[in-house]
Amino acid sequence: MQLGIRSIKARPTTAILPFPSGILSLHRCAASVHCPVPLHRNIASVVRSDAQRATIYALSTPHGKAGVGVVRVSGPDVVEVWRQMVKRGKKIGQDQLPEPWKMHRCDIVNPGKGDLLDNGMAVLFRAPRSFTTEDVLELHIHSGHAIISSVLRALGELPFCRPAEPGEFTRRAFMGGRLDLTQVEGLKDLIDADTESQRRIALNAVGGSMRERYDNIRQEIIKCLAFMEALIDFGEGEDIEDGVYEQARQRVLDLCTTIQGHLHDKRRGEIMRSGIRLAIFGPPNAGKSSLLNFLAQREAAIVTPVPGTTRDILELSLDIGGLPVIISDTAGLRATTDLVESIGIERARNAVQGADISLCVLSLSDIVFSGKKMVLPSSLDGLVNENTFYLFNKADLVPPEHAQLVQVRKAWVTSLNTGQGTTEFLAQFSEALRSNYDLGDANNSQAPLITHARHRAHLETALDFLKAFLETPSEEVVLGAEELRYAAQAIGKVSGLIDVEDILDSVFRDFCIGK
Ligand SMILES: Nc1nc2c(ncn2[C@@H]2O[C@H](COP(=O)(O)OP(=O)(O)OP(=O)(O)O)[C@@H](O)[C@H]2O)c(=O)[nH]1
Ligand SMILES: [K+]
Ligand SMILES: [Mg+2]
Repeated sequence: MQLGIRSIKARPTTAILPFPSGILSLHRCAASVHCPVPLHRNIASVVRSDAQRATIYALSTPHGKAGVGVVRVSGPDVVEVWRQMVKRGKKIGQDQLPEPWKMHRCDIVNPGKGDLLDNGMAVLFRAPRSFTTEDVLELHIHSGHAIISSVLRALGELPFCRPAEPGEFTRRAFMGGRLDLTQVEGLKDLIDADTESQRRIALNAVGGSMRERYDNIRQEIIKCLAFMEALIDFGEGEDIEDGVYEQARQRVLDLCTTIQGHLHDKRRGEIMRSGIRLAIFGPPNAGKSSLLNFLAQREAAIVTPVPGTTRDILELSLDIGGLPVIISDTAGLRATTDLVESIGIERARNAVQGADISLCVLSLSDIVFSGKKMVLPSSLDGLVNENTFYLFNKADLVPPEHAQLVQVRKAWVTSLNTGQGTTEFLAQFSEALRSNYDLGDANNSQAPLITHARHRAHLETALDFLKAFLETPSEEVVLGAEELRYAAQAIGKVSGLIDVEDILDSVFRDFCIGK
């Protein structure tokens, strides 16, 4: 395990370009910078030669009673596990190995002793055509505490097997080049996805389209680097055509624009993953907690006619129209001398300022007009802006023409008591959220490129190096090439092509055992 990781660390620069770091070594044939072999293959061969690698096992389905539970085994001795524990027909471990990638009915028996543990199905995946790229055995058994424990105990008795660590199967898939880091993150996000939008974005990453998009950026930088290499080796006007430097410069300019576009994406990918933070705020008694309860479809918050009922922030995670939303109900905003209430109001203001979206709830019966213009309470100063959504509530308390006076964009009129306008509000509000995060019908090219904070950090670093290249005087070709090389390295880190030891730990930390 550790050996495998170190093997990545040992080849950081060859990973990105096939020559070692150092300015001198840049003087090589320009064509060599096109690195046609994906690094993953290189890692795979290093890892595969690691004879110390243990065979690992774990239950890959949740613990508990169910029809089927799957125990997964991966590593060099999987065939031996099959021989000792899987019995088809009369004999244990027939000399003839089973046809791989095919389910076989079998008995699972205790190694050595041969007593029956369970009967079920088994499938053997031969390396490298398996999830981990190693030999993998899946035992499909009945899911019950005693059965699972007996099978895991039996595996533990085999001297060459040990229990898997959390995320270790996926980690081996990464080391074997089956997945890059964006796919690993996508897999984790997919398992954790609670809503439709999260599922779609995660599936996109798992499928490798995010990896491809990062790789395209990296390849484009490497092309520019190749131009600079040619200049270093031959010098413009001698053996190579004119305008090579200008071409590289133009392409880097375009790259900067592309990367900047991704960085200014309203954090939609990250927000989709973690959930949109929505703050409900407004004056006391407007119906904020009533709204929260309506959205949650249960009495989550206390609702009373007493103004100042809600004091602390009440947070709920909900699925609104397929989007993950973390809703905060907050204390009604007003001038107060009450210590507890004023702390609550302070928290409310912070919640609104820290939210991705804020929804101001007002009671139509309390709205004051000056001529045709609506006057908002001064307690809302500094919290409302052109992005604020409004809910004018308690429509049942005012004549219908009164509600029509409300002329604010992004506003709905409802009565949470009678249900008037609530269906329209829900449909249109979730549509507004969708268009705000640009998820209309996310196909690959529209899907957000940044879904984790570390993607953003690496893109920002790459952008800095590209800008440094643009600022480097054109005669300083060697320095310019260095900047491009660092930029390509930064992008490579997103996929985990290079220097990823620290990143690996943080990515795999949250995985559970058996994944
Ligand atoms: N008539 C009428 N009453 C409503 C409506 N919506 C809420 N109410 C009532 O208004 C009162 C206040 O509702 P809440 O949901 O507690 O209001 P709030 O904004 O959370 O109030 P605070 O937490 O005190 O700031 C309750 O008695 C609700 O039943 C409505 O559409 N029409
Ligand atoms: K109230
Ligand atoms: Mg309330």
